[in-house]
Amino acid sequence: MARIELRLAHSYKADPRQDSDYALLPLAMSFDDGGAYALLGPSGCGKTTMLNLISGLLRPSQGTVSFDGRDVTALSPQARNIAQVFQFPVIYDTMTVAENLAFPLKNRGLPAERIRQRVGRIAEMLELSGQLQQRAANLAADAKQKISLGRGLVREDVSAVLFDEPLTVIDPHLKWQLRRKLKQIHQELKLTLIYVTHDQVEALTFAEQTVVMSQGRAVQTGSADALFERPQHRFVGLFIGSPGMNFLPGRRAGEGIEVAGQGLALPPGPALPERFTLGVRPEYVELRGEAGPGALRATVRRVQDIGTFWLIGASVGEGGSEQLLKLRLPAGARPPAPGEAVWLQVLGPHTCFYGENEELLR
Ligand SMILES: Nc1ncnc2c1ncn2[C@@H]1O[C@H](COP(=O)(O)OP(=O)(O)OP(=O)(O)O)[C@@H](O)[C@H]1O
Repeated sequence: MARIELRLAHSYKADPRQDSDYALLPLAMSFDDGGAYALLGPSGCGKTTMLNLISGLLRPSQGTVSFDGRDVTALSPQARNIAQVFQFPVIYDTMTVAENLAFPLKNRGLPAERIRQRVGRIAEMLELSGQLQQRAANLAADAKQKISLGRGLVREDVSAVLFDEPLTVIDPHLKWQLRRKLKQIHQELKLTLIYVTHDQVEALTFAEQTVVMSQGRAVQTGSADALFERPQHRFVGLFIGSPGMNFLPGRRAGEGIEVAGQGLALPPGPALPERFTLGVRPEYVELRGEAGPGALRATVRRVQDIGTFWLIGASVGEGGSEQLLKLRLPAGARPPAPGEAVWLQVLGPHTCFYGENEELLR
């Protein structure tokens, strides 16, 4: 295993001139030895490009990749000692499940008994023990992909195992089980795992650290908790959470601040700039029966029963500057009715403040 460091940028164009010419804009980041990471972001943000730069399938147009301080930029995936699992199963249909799992170990010349033990352990972890002697060709897509996962995890000496949307072909109910299984396997095997996905639940349940990506930038790396509680970039606030964070325009006004055209108390902490954006998650907007120094006057527009919670949409501001604010209420709460006038507490310990896009350090 290795600590992986990237100091690079990548463009698929020969002569990149502007930011949009880059699949990955200049970045410096590292993956710790033995960590479980997810690369999360919408389609086209550069996840697969980053994975392929780590594996060596792709060479960066600028900069370097190092493993444990050694420059491996010019090395192939084999020379970097990387295992990779793709979206679709890559297995040998004519071999049995056991032979498929043993293949990467046989290639490295491991003794037969050691191979048997390791294959047995990996098969047990992935619940493939009962199928070891079956021919892979006869198995369902789910089981074939489990074999691919197993082949990725079977070697103990890899620098890292890279997964590119590996659960795409898996049935939804099994997906949930496998995600948890992978987390467990990581805890047991202590391999460095890097997992690409566009699904926030998949990323946040699997990874210790999630790298959120947008338009060729790694905008924030953090635990599920950090990404939820303190999004450092507005994109993270919107992309993580369901629904995402509310954003309201604000400015300093006299002794306090004005948000969505209404006066509020000055929040504690360092001074805010002249203009800013207030961010508050739907979970932290509080419904109040009366005015308060941190509350906005609003009118309820929508009330949706989502099963495990109520999703309320309420408008703040007037005329052309009206904005919909979302809040979540527990399933047991009595929801307000559409048309009802309410007060929404938006200032509190979980409220964030942003400049153009980045969180203001306070
Ligand atoms: N081989 C290639 N040649 C040219 N452009 C490419 C190539 N591969 C990717 N790109 C472009 O680079 C950008 C990043 O693509 P990448 O596949 O890394 O994104 P992604 O986040 O993995 O997306 P997805 O989830 O759809 O796979 C996109 O604009 C894409 O069109």
